[in-house]
Amino acid sequence: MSIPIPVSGAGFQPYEVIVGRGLLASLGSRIAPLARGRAAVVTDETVAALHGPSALSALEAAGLRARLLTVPPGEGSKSFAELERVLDRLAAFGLDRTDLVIALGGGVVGDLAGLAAALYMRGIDFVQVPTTLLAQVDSSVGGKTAIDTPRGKNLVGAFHQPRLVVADIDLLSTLPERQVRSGWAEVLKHGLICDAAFFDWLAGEGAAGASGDPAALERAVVRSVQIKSAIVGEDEKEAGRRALLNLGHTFGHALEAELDFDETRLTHGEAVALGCVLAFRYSAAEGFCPTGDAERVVGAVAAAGLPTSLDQVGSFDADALLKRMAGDKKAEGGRLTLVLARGIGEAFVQKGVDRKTVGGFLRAEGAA
Ligand SMILES: NC(=O)c1ccc[n+]([C@@H]2O[C@H](COP(=O)([O-])OP(=O)(O)OC[C@H]3O[C@@H](n4cnc5c(N)ncnc54)[C@H](O)[C@@H]3O)[C@@H](O)[C@H]2O)c1
Ligand SMILES: O=C(O)C(=O)C[C@@H](O)[C@H](O)[C@H](O)COP(=O)(O)O
Ligand SMILES: [Zn+2]
Repeated sequence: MSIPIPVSGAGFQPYEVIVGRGLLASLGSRIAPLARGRAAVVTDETVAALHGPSALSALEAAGLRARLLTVPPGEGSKSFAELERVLDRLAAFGLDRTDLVIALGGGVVGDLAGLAAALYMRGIDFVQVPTTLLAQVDSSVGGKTAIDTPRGKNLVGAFHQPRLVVADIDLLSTLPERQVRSGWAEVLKHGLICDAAFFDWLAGEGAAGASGDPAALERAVVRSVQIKSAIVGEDEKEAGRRALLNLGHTFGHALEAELDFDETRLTHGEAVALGCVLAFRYSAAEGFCPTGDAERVVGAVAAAGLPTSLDQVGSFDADALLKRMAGDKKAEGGRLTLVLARGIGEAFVQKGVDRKTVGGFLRAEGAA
């Protein structure tokens, strides 16, 4: 059985996120109505070895001429160098505007291939086939595409919505445990933003999903996509409400950048988990949110095997983190914007946050 979740908004063509099991085999027939001839499947070397042949056969069975374009696995591929290589190979394959880019992989592949699709011939269609939990619950939906630069995370990118997202839960069976837990952080984030009942389930019975239980994972993916698609539909370009999806990211992206985007030390999901803890602890310290709610967040994050304190991750300098945070895309005129909370499921956007207060908070949390 598959569950289609519609994504629609004022500024883009509506599309569906299809969530279910065993979907890769029917990829060709689902995609065929969108492509006339060629499909360039951008993927990473790990995913290519595991799922590339099945994806290619499914596409070829539907009459598409498909080719795998691989990049090295990992955050390092969200770079100008890999973007240039992908664009060059799209041209070498002879892709035209009636053809399709397919992103088969995690958030790294989705962000990179999506940006390549946004740029190639000034924009061609693309489809997301997310293979990590993080990509199924978050990055494949909503059209944010990007690469990093040494100065910041996702600093160069475009909004380019996919035409279709096919999230096959079965693909998660090959995912390393650390990556399942990493994706769980973005699932928890969705509950923390606006759905306290969903968070209660994630922290209770649903917690089995963080260890890979397929039924819990499917429910977590469906609810996450419903939450994300509703927010994106209201505010595609992050003029307001979409910034809520950045809960935990102002702290998290700064930590990732300070660690040179080295995911062997800190994955994006781990950074978001710790960022959510910091956002709730800051909200409690500033009197916005009950301390008990911040403690529940720490408990759920720890139970999923994700970091809850700075010292578990590395040594950080508060001023260096503040400088990174001031370069965040939500910052305005050098003043910080943070996503804070009045409680679990009640996130809000706070502009003009005082840097000194945040600096004092980071020092109290263990930064030098
Ligand atoms: N665009 C958005 O809205 C958005 C949202 C959240 C995160 N992101 C971005 O996503 C990226 C993180 O994505 P990620 O966590 O998926 O990391 P990732 O894409 O690096 O994948 C993690 C690892 O899992 C491997 N892998 C992928 N699928 C697999 C499978 N089915 N079986 C075995 N191994 C598999 C990959 O090769 C890689 O080594 C970050 O760059 C982050 O900024 C973007
Ligand atoms: O879709 C969104 O909007 C998000 O913020 C989702 C985040 O989980 C994701 O990491 C996103 O790429 C962050 O965007 P950025 O604008 O802060 O780079
Ligand atoms: Zn994220």
